Amino acid sequence: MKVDLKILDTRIKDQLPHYATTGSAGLDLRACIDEAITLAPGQTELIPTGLAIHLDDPRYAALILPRSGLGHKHGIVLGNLVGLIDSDYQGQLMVSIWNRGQTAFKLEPFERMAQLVIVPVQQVDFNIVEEFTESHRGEGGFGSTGRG
Ligand SMILES: O=c1ccn([C@H]2C[C@H](O)[C@@H](COP(=O)(O)OP(=O)(O)OP(=O)(O)O)O2)c(=O)[nH]1
Ligand SMILES: [Mg+2]
Repeated sequence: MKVDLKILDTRIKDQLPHYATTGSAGLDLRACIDEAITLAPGQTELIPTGLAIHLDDPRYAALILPRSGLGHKHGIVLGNLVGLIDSDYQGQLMVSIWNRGQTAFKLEPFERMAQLVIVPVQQVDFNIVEEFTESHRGEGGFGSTGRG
């Protein structure tokens, strides 16, 4: 599948997102910033990527997810937990970087900070009903099947 990509900042043109291995699901997004940004514990900053995509098809969306190494080792995750990119969004991809850790983190210019995953989406119409066709689970949830 081809996705239209706009390079908004030419400094990123030689470091475009790509699949690092043949089986990769994520495309790493880099911090398109002029100088390093030090995030204090608890601090959140909206970081530009220098890129825009236009999926142009409501059957797809893109998710921005944390990188596991940064998240686990350095507490660098996303201020919105997950970023959802609509198929009609044409603006710059922005990453809300949150230092949820207890030590300062220095984000370097053009460092890989998060990852983009393209996912299928099913838009639906609602069928308004009074009763659902009974299911095995019914209304049970939140641990109704037990813990272990
Ligand atoms: O991490 C993110 C999340 C969103 N977006 C962009 C793409 C998305 O299509 C748009 C709107 O996102 P969302 O619908 O999640 O935010 P909202 O607060 O509901 O804003 P809006 O009123 O513009 O829909 O913002 C990003 O660039 N990065
Ligand atoms: Mg919205």
